[in-house]
Amino acid sequence: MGVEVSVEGLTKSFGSQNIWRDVTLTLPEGEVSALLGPSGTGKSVFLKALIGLLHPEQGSVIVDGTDITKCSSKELYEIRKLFGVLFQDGALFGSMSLFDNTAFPLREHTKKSESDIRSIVMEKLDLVGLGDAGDKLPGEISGGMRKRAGLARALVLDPQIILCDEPDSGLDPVRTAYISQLLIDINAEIDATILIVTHNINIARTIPDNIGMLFRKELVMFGPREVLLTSDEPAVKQFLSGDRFGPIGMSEEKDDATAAQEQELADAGIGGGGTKDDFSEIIPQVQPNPGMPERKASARHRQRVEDMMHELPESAQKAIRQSQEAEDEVRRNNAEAQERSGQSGGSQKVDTEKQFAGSNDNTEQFPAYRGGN
Ligand SMILES: Nc1ncnc2c1ncn2[C@@H]1O[C@H](COP(=O)(O)OP(=O)(O)OP(=O)(O)O)[C@@H](O)[C@H]1O
Repeated sequence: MGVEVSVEGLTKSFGSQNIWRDVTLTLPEGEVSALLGPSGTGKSVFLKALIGLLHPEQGSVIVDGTDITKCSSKELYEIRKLFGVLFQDGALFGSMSLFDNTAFPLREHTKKSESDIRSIVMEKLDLVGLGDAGDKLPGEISGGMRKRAGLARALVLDPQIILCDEPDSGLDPVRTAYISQLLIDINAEIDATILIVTHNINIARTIPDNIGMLFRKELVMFGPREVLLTSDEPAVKQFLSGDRFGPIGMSEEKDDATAAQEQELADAGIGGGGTKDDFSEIIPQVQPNPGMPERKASARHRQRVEDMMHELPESAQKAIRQSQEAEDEVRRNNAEAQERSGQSGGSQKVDTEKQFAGSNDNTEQFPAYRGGN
């Protein structure tokens, strides 16, 4: 069961360099949220502040009723057990095999026997397609494999909150789709609260219930994904389309002269290279694989959105209605498919596993999630 993480008025600086200020948001219990923002806006710093690795000078982070910015180190140690964190580079110990890296939190935080540890570790390594690579060292595998090993390690304590710093970096588009589906399936199975930091627009469009964006040292917005995806905010539109022209520059802020130059180019019909995709056309959110339980957070999210609907821009309201209809249809189809497979005597879940099992290199596959320890 996931827990809510409530951030209020959070401000972080390093010396005289302010990273962000007055960030307020709530990661709702069991929902999947994404945090976007140009490079260097402090998304990783934000994740580290959520687990008390960095200390903000103002504000609070309430996790399961405890303000982790003010609690004792003993309390913090206990609270951290609720978290599973996938760091940007996997953050594996270079001298330990993938097996020992994955086993580390279990050996550190539990009194489980080595045989229990072995079965949990193998289950998680299998889950991320690394069942055959347990004896490899981090230096002997690809960046994408390190990322997946980091995810296996993040999952071993069955966390109630999962933080993923760029889960897609170093992965090709297909493996990114597998890892995204895996996160949704895990969410369906254990109802963990998830925050994904990403630059990947496909992930942002299809995975989270909520999206936020950091820009110019502030949280520009945070709310149901449709609000950001249909936003008219220039920085948001520019970020989604990946256009050079707009308020986001190579360094954080553009000066007036550059902005004027761009306007001249735009007036002359020269574009900034962004995609022409219409992000207000909402793609249905990825649903758990057939055979997985329904995400408990979906109903809660829908109720929350319903309660705030009257405060949202009309374009967001329309998009929300559209995505709700599309998601209902996907769920109906999944239920029908499962019923059919039940009638024919087989389980849809087994079929899904077969689909992922593949015939060639097992280390490159992501099998379907099969539940907690
Ligand atoms: N421990 C630290 N000490 C001093 N400055 C730091 C520290 N950690 C991060 N920073 C600074 O904070 C800023 C934000 O860094 P951060 O890695 O959070 O950005 P980001 O939004 O995650 O970027 P990217 O998308 O490129 O990963 C950077 O200017 C970085 O140099």
